[in-house]
Amino acid sequence: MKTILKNGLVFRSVSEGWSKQDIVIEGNWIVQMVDNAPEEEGARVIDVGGKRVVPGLIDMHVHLREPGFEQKETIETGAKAAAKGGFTTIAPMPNTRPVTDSSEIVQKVINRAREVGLVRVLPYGAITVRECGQQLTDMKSLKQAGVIGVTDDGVGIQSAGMMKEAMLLAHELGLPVVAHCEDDSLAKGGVMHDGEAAKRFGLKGIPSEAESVHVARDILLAEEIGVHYHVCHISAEQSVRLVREAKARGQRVTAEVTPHHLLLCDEDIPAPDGRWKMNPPLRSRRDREALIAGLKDGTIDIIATDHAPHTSEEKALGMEKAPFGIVGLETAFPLLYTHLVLKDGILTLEELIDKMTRKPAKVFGLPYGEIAEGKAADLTVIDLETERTIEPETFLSKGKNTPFGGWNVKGWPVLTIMDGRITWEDAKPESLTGPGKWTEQKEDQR
Ligand SMILES: NC(=O)N[C@@H](CC(=O)O)C(=O)O
Ligand SMILES: [Zn+2]
Ligand SMILES: [Zn+2]
Repeated sequence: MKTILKNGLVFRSVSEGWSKQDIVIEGNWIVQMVDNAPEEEGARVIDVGGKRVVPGLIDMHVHLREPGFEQKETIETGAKAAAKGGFTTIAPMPNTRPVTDSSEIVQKVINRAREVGLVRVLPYGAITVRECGQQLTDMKSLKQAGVIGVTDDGVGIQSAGMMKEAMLLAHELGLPVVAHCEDDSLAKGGVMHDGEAAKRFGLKGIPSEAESVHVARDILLAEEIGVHYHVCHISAEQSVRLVREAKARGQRVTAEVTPHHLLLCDEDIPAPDGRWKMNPPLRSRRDREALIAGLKDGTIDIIATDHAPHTSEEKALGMEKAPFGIVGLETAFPLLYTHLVLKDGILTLEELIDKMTRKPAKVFGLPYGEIAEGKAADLTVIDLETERTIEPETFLSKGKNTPFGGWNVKGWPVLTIMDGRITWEDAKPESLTGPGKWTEQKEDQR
């Protein structure tokens, strides 16, 4: 069936901006982009009434928890959360149980995600067996099964020798090495950033060097080898500096930053509450400023949520005992739009979209992230006007663990289309234009 997305303000690129165009979708594809598409018999018409139409958002760092931790999240609940957040492509981390360290688990994740069908799921495979840091996985078979990169996210690779072996093998296979940078001998069981706030709460700190020492080590190792090296959830000023220098030398290093590290620092933590606990921790104001500068100048390539759902019981254990991690899929875009674009003017709307669509696709060599004829119909319609309060109890994710509950933000995704199919539509009709028409169209679909 043909679908015509009418009257959208369509994102072209950072330099070209927006154009008022209709998008004609047939099957999985965008087949035509025209000024005024004629309404055809049998075609479904969705009038988005001047709202923004952007490429489906891409999140290269999420945790879906299946297999093994289905009480925290499943592929289905994570996919629903992703679609609601405007995402059409996500890359889940391998720290499941069993760990995604074999082609069988990769296949299972891919098959389950296909059954669910709400978001494109591109899994990572582990670097070491069970993420134990002792023995390399069979990366060749992981690649054949469909992984887009290798990582031991959740833990750092402690041995430089092991990291070097991993890089050599990954390079040979053309896989990026995606690194959770954390030196255990420096992190030493800390629970939040090693700064004033940790002192105030009397809690053990994780110093910035726990991250940056690994970034430095890995950049040196990767320089020789030439592998694509990607830094996960970068959080410290020194790490940003190291990536900037490596890029200036022409090295193939990329980095991602999370919405929470861009918007919060350790001074914002009101109490030693588990909802504020994540790895890496919220660092100092100065680190946060360095992340913003790094994102702005392109040192940090992309934004990724590190969506890390946990149960409420686990997070209620407080800063000392709760597991690390917060959810992010359902709040990323409105939070960043409201704060980085509207309030602080740090990024333009176009730059923000670029860092959540075209750039991640480019960094990982994926054929998504742009709206054009012949591309997959991955589209997100965003309402920039309506302000709403973040209410964790309404999340589709099983994880309600966020420090952003109660924040009032704008920029909510109201319609998500992945591969030509509607994967999320806002229940509140006033947020889509022409409520009558919209409702009729929805009725037709049934
Ligand atoms: N970020 C987190 O705080 N937690 C992640 C692990 C990780 O991303 O390192 C998790 O799996 O819960
Ligand atoms: Zn990590
Ligand atoms: Zn993670």
